[in-house]
Amino acid sequence: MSDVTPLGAATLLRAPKVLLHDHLDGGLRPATVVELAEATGYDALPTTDVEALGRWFREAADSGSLVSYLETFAHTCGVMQTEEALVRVAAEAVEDLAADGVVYAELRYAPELFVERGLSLDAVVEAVQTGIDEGTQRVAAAGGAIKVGTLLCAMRQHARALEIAELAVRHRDAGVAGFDIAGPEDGFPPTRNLDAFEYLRQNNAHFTIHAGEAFGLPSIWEAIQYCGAERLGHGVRIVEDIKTDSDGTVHLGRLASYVRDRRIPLEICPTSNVQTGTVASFAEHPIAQLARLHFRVTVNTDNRLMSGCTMTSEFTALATTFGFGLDDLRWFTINAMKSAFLDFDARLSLINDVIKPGYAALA
Ligand SMILES: O=c1[nH]cnc2c1ncn2[C@@H]1O[C@H](CO)[C@@H](O)[C@H]1O
Ligand SMILES: [Zn+2]
Repeated sequence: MSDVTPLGAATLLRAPKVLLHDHLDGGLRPATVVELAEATGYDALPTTDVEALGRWFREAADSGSLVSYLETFAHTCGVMQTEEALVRVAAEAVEDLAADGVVYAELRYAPELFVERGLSLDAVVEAVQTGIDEGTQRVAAAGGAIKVGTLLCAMRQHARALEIAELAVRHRDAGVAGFDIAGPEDGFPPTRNLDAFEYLRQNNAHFTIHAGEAFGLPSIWEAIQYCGAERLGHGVRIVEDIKTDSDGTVHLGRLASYVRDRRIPLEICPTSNVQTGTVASFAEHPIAQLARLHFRVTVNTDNRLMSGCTMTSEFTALATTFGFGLDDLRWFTINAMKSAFLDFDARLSLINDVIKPGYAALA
């Protein structure tokens, strides 16, 4: 990799960043969780001490399995059951991302998880959008700039994907950029939701699929070849289709070749992968191998609360661990911008008017 100068977190904070994979219900400020629990009468938090709660989320998520990792979301979703809570969480997410140097983000969430107290699915989407608009305005008022779209997730274990896909299409001119399926991967193959993906394709709508995290190649293959996913949420287990000889010669299997040849974006979330046991350690993460082989790699946070991470901390850890330099981080960023569910003109303008000049100013 080029430009191996160690990069400081201060430089990386200023570097323009693009975030395609960040869960709204995985990014709350611990203080907000405590305050919303109090305001909404949610009494099941493990602690109401803000610092201890932040630590609890990180440690509980550090579980080595996706299923245990996902259990922590009961508490964030538990405090997000009112319009006011959704507006606040979304507005703060936008502010936190802007403060992290993110210039474009897609925030994802599952509307079906916020209807316990009677909100309709449409009301959930409208409340989140109100929060995103408010957050974006607050950032602009403070002299910053960020553009944020949303992805609506259907939960793999529930059978509501078509309904959520219709919801995404209904709101696509009002901030919803696309669709995703999330939740436990093993035992819930994406083909269970084929009707939703067919509906989306027929409506020219965009979608990504969580695949290749807790399950391997068959999940990735179904996501791409049966469902038509444009991007892969994680997708990191595509490395199981790559073999290296003792002399260093690399062989890509047919699926890995297809993913690379078609430039299918991988929404890589390094720290999250360590917590769920998808990879053994940060240093053993295959992101460097995938980048070297020129897969379309993007860097993402997944869940800032559960992982205690930001885009800046992920970039810093990647630079420190693998020697990635500014040129590499710019490459990840442009990869992500090219892969965004945003129209071509807008993508191009962010690349040429924001990202490239931003990196040039740091060099
Ligand atoms: O890494 C992940 N893999 C699969 N599902 C996830 C991951 N992170 C979060 N969620 C799930 O997505 C829902 C909607 O945001 C969250 O409630 C959580 O259950
Ligand atoms: Zn995710």
